[in-house]
Amino acid sequence: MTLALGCIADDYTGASDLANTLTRAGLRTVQTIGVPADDLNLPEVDAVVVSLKSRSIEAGLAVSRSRAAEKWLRGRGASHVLFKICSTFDSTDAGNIGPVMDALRADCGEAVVLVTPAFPETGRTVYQGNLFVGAVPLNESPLKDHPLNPMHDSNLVRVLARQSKTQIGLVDLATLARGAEAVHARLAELSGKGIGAAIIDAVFDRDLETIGLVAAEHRLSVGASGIGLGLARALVSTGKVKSATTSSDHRAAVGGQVACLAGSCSQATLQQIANAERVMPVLRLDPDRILTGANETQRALDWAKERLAQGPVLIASSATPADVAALQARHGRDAAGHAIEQTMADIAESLVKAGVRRLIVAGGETSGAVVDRLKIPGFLVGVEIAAGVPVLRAVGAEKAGMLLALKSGNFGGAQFFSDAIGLMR
Ligand SMILES: Nc1ncnc2c1ncn2[C@@H]1O[C@H](COP(=O)(O)OP(=O)(O)OP(=O)(O)O)[C@@H](O)[C@H]1O
Ligand SMILES: O=C(O)[C@@H](O)C(=O)CO
Repeated sequence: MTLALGCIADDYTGASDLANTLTRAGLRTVQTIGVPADDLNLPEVDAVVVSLKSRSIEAGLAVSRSRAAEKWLRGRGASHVLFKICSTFDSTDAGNIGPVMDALRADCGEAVVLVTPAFPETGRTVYQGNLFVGAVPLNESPLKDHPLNPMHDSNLVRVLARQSKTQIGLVDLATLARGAEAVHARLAELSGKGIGAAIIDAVFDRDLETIGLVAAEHRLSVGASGIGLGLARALVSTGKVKSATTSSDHRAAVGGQVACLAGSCSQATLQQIANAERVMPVLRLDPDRILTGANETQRALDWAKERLAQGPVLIASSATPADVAALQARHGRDAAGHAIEQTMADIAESLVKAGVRRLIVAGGETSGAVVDRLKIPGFLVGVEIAAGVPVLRAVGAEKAGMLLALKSGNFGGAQFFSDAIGLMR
């Protein structure tokens, strides 16, 4: 297998978002969980997205895991590696975007790394280096209340400069509008000044196509699904990849019981849970009981087992920003996040043992904990449920025959859970 594109994603929902985008743009793509074991039987593909759970871990670990993934991808012929980060640039001042970018840049000898989280299809645009979420700057969006990495600065040149050892420049929209040659020239100018990475504005998909053409001539880029779209279109338009048809998934239906788990506390997920309550039973976990050692897992399982035979169920730990802040004040942010993620993983494991074959998980960290516990080594991409959220078919002997959907916290329409169930057969 010779890869046209190698990707490293810093969380599992982000990886499935990117795998979805690449697939829709004509690249045969597989999503792996971590660096694949040698005996994992991967299909012939143009792109591999290696999913890591490295967004919120200690920076040194994020670097070493990303480096191992890069080595594997380059070893399979990937001349370009995209480090997939969140379209809302989720990170702290300590990282992990900057440290991982610096390490991958040093490994491949890239002069200036192109960086953009723009993903216009989901309302993420970048102008003068400032990230907008819909109509508002990042720091005014619901991301200001994120449970793990609240975002308080919309200026990405500043944000990345706080995390990276190199200086950060800007390629603005006016330069981009003049085309690929103008971008190349600007990057050469920045490189001449010793600047090692540049935030690139992008507002429309056509901007991402220009960025993709430039990026495809580099060794490394950093961004969200939008730059993935640009790279995929560039690979197809320059004839490096023959576009594959993205027909719907005609493989056998999986059937079996359906469960949804929500650990995301985003505004979008809270609304989706409220809407799901009208069409399926919803159990709200008590996070304080989880943190104080009460057996919430057993309570959830007893509750679910009484209902699963009648139809889908949803189990949620999700809470409002005020409740999340209060819980974190009582127990600490990391301890609260970790304990709830592990409870979700316990519940998922038992539900699958009890016969659940179709599982929908909301939240990147939550999805990471669940997929790790289920020991699923990779996914093939099926139909799109919502922008950035595909149906995933598990690969690998043990859990083959399961369908999952891993929803990024902020993605999906108001009826996301019913939409997903309707498409997961
Ligand atoms: N009631 C709660 N109080 C405090 N923390 C919670 C609560 N419920 C869930 N959490 C934690 O909040 C974090 C949510 O992160 P997660 O990545 O799963 O969702 P998200 O950030 O909305 O999604 P994404 O990363 O895809 O945007 C997890 O660590 C989860 O365990
Ligand atoms: O880019 C995004 O917003 C998502 O794919 C994601 O990474 C959220 O966790």
